Amino acid sequence: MTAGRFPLARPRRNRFDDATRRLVAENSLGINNLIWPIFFMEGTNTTTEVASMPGALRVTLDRLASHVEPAAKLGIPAVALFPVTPTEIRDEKGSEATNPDNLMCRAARLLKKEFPDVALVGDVALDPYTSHGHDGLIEDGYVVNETSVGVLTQQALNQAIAGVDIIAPSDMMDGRIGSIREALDTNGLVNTRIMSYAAKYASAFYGPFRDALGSGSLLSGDKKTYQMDPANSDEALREVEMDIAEGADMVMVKPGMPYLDIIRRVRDTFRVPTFAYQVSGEYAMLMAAINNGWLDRERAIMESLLAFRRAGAHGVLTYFAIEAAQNIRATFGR
Ligand SMILES: NCc1[nH]cc(CCC(=O)O)c1CC(=O)O
Ligand SMILES: [Mg+2]
Repeated sequence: MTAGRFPLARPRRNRFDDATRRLVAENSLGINNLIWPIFFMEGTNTTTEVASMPGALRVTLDRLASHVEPAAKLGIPAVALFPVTPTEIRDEKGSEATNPDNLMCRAARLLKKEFPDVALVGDVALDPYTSHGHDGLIEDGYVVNETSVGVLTQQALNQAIAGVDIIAPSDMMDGRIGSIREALDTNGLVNTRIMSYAAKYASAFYGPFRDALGSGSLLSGDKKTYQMDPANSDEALREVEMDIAEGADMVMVKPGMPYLDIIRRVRDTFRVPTFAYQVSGEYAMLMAAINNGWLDRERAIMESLLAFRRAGAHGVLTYFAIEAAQNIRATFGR
């Protein structure tokens, strides 16, 4: 490889200056790759911060439009909606999920009117609505499949009618994508997209999100009978394959950074639009280190997001979406 005392090939030449580094970059993060998850609640004139997610806010519905406005102005293509349901409204069956006037539907109608060009991603799962905090219904101590799918399908239809553009089932029941697709189609909603949380793991990294929604302290037991075992990788491919066959338009891997290997396998195997969720616990970890002065804020955030692109993700759901978009704007759309 080398002749004389100089190596002929020098990978460092392509790293010599910024212009060359930009020319040879294999991946990039753009504003189009961002989805911003947002929390909102009942009441008026109130904003609260999620204790375990510094900088992440919950706003009352009257403040939702001004909350989302920066995302619309920055050109972020989509926001993911997460309603905070008051404990009094929760019940065993998650009945509020199918109420056409629930907080989620009111938020969707409001945002669709204010920002018609921002796609709304609606989380479909019963955990914001159940008194036990599970994503489905419980019979004899077990989260049952088919009965849960029936309610989840109604919930999805309810959201789509209210204006949710992209239905995102995060519940991990078997067969729910096919059931939701059929219900949407038979109700004339053939163009409502489905982004399936296809490979979603039973992860410790959702803790701060459950705090944000108030479902953490309610949760009885764990979600291991429906969310995936972090030990598994081939199983993720089987899950994704089924959801595509049932009509998913886009698939998601969740959590994000500890599961970059899964994102890569899914993207290589199926070549469908693949998304990653940089979840609440990842946000909390980064923010804890940033706020301690242990990590450089901008560099750590942007590197963590670029890694998803390198792993093969088309886009990332991230609580850093606004800040990342501002950073991207500031560096000439790079
Ligand atoms: N089904 C609910 C849902 N949708 C998104 C998240 C987690 C998101 C995050 O941690 O940021 C969860 C939590 C869970 O499954 O318990
Ligand atoms: Mg599945």
